[in-house]
Amino acid sequence: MSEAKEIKLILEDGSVFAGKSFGYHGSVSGEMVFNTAMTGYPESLTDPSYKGQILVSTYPLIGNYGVPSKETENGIPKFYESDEIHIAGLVISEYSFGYSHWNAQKSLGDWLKEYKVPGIFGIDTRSLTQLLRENGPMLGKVVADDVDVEFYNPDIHNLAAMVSTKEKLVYGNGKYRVVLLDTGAKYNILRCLLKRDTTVIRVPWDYDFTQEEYDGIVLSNGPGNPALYEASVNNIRKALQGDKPIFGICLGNQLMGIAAGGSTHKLKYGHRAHNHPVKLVGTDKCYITSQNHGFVLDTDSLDSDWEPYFINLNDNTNEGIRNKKKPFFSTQFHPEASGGPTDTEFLFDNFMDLVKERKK
Ligand SMILES: NC(=O)CC[C@H](N)C(=O)O
Repeated sequence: MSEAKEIKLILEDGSVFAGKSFGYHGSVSGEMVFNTAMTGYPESLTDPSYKGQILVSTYPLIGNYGVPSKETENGIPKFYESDEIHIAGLVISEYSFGYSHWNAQKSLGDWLKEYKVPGIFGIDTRSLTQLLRENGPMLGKVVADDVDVEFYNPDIHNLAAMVSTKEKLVYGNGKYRVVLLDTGAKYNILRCLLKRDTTVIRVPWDYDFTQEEYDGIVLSNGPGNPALYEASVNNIRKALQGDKPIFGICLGNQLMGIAAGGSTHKLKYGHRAHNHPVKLVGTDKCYITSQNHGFVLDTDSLDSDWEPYFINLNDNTNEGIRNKKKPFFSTQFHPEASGGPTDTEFLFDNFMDLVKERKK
């Protein structure tokens, strides 16, 4: 489109990619990450785990199905993973100005403008992704109209505090009371719980949930560096003294691991896709999973009551842990998916079975 304005992507190593603007025309900085999924941009862009990150989509054509309606169900949007766009910027190859989908309400570009998030197209996302894979974690900035901004490193900020609920919220009125520790929870975790006869008590990242009345705890996904969330870890440690079932997802896996004596490190390049194969340890069973993480748990450092639950078949990194004696388990991948394959949603049933067993 000839009327699209020029906009630049500048990386920490000095590389410059010239493109055109299709979202909010402004400058922004963040950590560069790439996702290889072919679909699911409404879900990815609203995933709070992307806070502080400029997302590169390797799938070449983006925007062709627009973005869905804001319709709600049980007090939360039906088609989004949170109430806003969390990525700092979006980098793509080809933008589809036309869009068509039964549920489309507006274009991707208009949606980005609404939330003041820049979008840049016309980028060689193949060479950009190769660069990010070879160099490891890298900061970047989108520069519009030569308005320069400082590089921003999200890993030194408490991003969970920014995206978490600020107050306790209760959803549903099912039989089983589940605490959802919200360090940046995706709404599909809530949906997956609510359809399983639960009342969900969603609490802030630093809330002492152990004083609540509950039958089980879910530790959500979330943005940033897991080593920074001491208040969450302290409360999880308290819960580990008890025996109410705990299910951690993504950041929840990392925080449960840290509470169990473990540590985390940053991957050379993160797992962001809908097709990561994981193996259930001790079996030959493999599942295709949805993932979005840059950090990973070091299982060697865990105390001896814990064991690896799943491992990633691409790079052998940890994909979950479980306690040998108590009903505690977690996954690095996303069993709630959205967008992504729903192959591992059965883990919510496994969690609920543990909850029900104890409530009898
Ligand atoms: N999706 C998540 O929960 C991500 C966890 C953490 N912020 C990471 O990047 O590893």
